[in-house]
Amino acid sequence: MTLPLELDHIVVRRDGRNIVDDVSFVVSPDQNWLVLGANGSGKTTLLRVASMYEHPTTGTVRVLGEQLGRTDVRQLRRRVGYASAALAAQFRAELTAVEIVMTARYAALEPWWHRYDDADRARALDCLGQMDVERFADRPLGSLSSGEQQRVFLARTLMTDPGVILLDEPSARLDLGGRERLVHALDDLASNPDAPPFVLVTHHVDEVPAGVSHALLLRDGRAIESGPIDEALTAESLSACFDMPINLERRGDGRFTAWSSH
Ligand SMILES: Nc1ncnc2c1ncn2[C@@H]1O[C@H](COP(=O)(O)OP(=O)(O)OP(=O)(O)O)[C@@H](O)[C@H]1O
Repeated sequence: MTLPLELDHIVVRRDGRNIVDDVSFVVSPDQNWLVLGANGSGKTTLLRVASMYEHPTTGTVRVLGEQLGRTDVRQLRRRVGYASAALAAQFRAELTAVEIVMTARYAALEPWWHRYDDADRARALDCLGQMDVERFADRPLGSLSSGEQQRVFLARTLMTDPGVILLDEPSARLDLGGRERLVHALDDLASNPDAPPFVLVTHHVDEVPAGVSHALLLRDGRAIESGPIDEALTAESLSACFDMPINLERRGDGRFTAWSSH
C-alpha cells in the first residue's frame, strides 16, 4: 500500500531553535488528520515540510511513496493539493479565479508558464463549482472578498485529483456561513471513499469536521499527542496544548466545542 504521507522524526531548526522538534506522523489513505496547536507551535512549518516547500533539517519525508531528496519535487508537488495564506499571497491580483485553479495542474504561480486546454478549464470550473464559487470564474482575484478568495484556493487544491490534500488554516478568513460550508465540504471529502485524505491545520476545534479520524497536537514544536482523534483530542491534551484548563465536548453530530472556565 502506498502511503499518502510519511513524516519520520522531522526536525526543523531555525535560529538555533528546533521549531519542529522530532515529529513523526503517517497518513494512511483512509485517514483524515487534524494538526492542532497554539500560535507558533510549528503547524505551518510542519505542513510546509509535508508539501515539500521546506526541507527538514533532519528526518525523512515521503509523499505518495516517494522520498523527498530522491525525486523530482516539481512533479510530485502536482499530486499534492496545498492551500495556505502564504501560497495565496504569491498570486497576482489580476489573475482570474479559473486561471488560479488551473495553475495547480503544474503547481505553478502563473498561467503563462504552461499551456492549458479546454479540458483544463472545464476541470477548473468544476472545482470552483465544488466550492460554490463558479460564478466568480472570470473575476480577477483582487476583486473577490477574502472569503471568496479562500474558496478559490480550496478549489485549486482539487484540480489535479491529488493523492493528499494539505490545508493550512483554510477557514481563517471565512465568515460563519463560509466556515460551515467548508466544514461540510471537508466532511463530504472524508465520507467519500474515492476522495484523497486531508490534513487540516487549525487552532479552533469548533471547525473540525466530524469525519476527521486522527489528530496530532503540537506544543513548542513537539508532538504531545498523536493518534485516533477520540484518544488524542481530550480536555487534558488541549489544556496541555494551550497551557490553560480547557473543557472539551464532542456533540452528537461529531463536532467539538472547547471553552475555558475561570
Ligand atoms: N524562518 C524562520 N526563522 C526563525 N524562526 C521561524 C522561522 N519560521 C518560523 N519560525 C518560528 O517558528 C515557530 C513556529 O512557526 P509556525 O509558523 O510553524 O507556527 P504555527 O503553529 O503555524 O503558528 P500560527 O498558529 O501562529 O500560524 C514560530 O515561533 C515562528 O516565529
